[in-house]
Amino acid sequence: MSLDPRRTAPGVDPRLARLATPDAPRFWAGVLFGVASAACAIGLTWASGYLISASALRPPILTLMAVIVTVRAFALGRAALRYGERMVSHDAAFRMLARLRVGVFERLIPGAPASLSRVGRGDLMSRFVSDVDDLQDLPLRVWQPLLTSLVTAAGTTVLLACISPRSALALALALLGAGVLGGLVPERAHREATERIAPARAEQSEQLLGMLDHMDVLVAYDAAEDAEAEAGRLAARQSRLDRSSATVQGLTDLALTAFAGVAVIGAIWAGGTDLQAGAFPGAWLAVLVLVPLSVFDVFEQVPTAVVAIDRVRSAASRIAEVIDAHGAADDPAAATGEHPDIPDHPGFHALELRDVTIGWPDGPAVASRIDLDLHPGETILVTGESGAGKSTLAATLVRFLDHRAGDIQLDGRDVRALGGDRVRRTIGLCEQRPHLFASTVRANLLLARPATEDADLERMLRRVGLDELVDTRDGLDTEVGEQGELLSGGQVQRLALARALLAGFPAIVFDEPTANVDPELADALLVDLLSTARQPDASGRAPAVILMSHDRVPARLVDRHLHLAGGALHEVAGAAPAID
Ligand SMILES: Nc1ncnc2c1ncn2[C@@H]1O[C@H](COP(=O)(O)OP(=O)(O)OP(=O)(O)O)[C@@H](O)[C@H]1O
Repeated sequence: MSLDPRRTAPGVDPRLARLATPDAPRFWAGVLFGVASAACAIGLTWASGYLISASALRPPILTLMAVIVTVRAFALGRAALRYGERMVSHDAAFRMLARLRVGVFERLIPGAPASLSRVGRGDLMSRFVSDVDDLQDLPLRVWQPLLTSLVTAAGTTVLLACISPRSALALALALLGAGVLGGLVPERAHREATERIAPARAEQSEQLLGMLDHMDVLVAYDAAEDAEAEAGRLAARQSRLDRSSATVQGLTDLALTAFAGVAVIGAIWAGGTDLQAGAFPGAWLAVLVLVPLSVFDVFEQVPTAVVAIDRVRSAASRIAEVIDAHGAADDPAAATGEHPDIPDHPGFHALELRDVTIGWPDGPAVASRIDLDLHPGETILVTGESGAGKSTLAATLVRFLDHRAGDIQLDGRDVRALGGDRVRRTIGLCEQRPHLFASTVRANLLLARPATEDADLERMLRRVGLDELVDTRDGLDTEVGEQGELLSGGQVQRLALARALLAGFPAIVFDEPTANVDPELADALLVDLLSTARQPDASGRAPAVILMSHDRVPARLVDRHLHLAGGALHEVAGAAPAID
């Protein structure tokens, strides 16, 4: 285990602990400011206690003046240093949070869509937002307060020992008792609630999101009231868990206050005894009584920090579940966290599949004995009955799914060694239901090539047959709606093709582009999409195309025809199935 507290997190996946590590200068500056500010707070109590009782003895005015200046210095120092501590430690935490969120997101990508589809959207959102937020507490709410409290408590006890060893002993015993009863006991009491809170929160988001997304279906089937009742039940469970957590917190605070009282009574008794023995001047007694109170002000962060460790651990294991859910180890980028530069337009010479078996994680093999070769400029049609495995093959070709067996080589290199990002820069996918962001046509296109001028975007829209969007609606500012619901199925497919062409993929896989289009329009749309995709660009190159479809395709547009049936891919002699 590392000795650097920034990296030490019992029970936290080391990859996540590494991501949740703030940079050393800011972290240690935060701790230093924290300790200095706590020291000023205790010094303030110390000096003002002394000032009040010493004044009663009418010491020389210069002595009093010196103490008054000290009181002011501690008061100003406490506020200024506290401000510095907040600034530095929050700056460190926010910088770390930005790295952490990006890091977690990058590790989620290789699992999309195959493995992540097993986690609900609400649950995933809760892991990505709330759990990542909880994970950032590790330096800010665990290590920093623990270090500050322990250093301050130890330092003050040693100083007190110089005046009255018995008072120092009383304070040390009270702090020990508070540490055990206020720290370790609530940690145990909290553990169960902490372990239940995050999954309950995820279930609640999942249910709410589902209810809002499918309100129309719930209303249509008269099930909205049941869904509302379920939402109420989940909310009540959440508040029960929150209440039990708050009760433990309240009892802990009570225990701490009681121990602060014990420390004061102990100081009066022990200090009084030492005073009678003439160990120190009488004016110091006020200091011995008041200082333990301000030590406890600082020490009260300990139970919160101890409890936060459990929250961090539970959040880390929930995040690790989703970043471990896929074969990240197979993906060089995901495994190392390094991101090799991928050229914008990698070359493409050949995609070769040999005796490949495909399937979804934890499911049976969908098809095997798949042999396929794709070269620049070629168009291959893959047909198959519904459920034969066309979408599974498409997901495997762009490495959303890992193949189970066999060999897939892109330009002579094993795709597992290349990594998903590199494969997807070469082979683009136009899915059955292409994902469009609820924004404008422009925003959806710029995703593929961010710096493209409007004129080029409009040219591309015309090229894919979306003249109507350019001319009669709001042009590039046309809103596409949630999942493209303001566009027709054909328009969504054309927009997806425009995006793929803008991205300049050397090869494109179309997965049933006409699945959501009226049958009478499907043939024409397919011909249009295929002819457009096959047109050479300005540099004279046209992408290679693999088309998964059970609609008719003119023979002239297809070089080879393969058929997926009975769990295997067969070559069909005589080109395309049905012709114009
Ligand atoms: N995300 C998924 N997770 C697990 N199994 C899946 C997933 N998607 C599809 N399958 C399963 O894989 C098998 C092949 O389905 P696939 O969608 O690849 O067939 P298809 O030929 O594309 O069918 P269709 O023409 O109806 O889209 C089916 O048994 C299906 O249940």
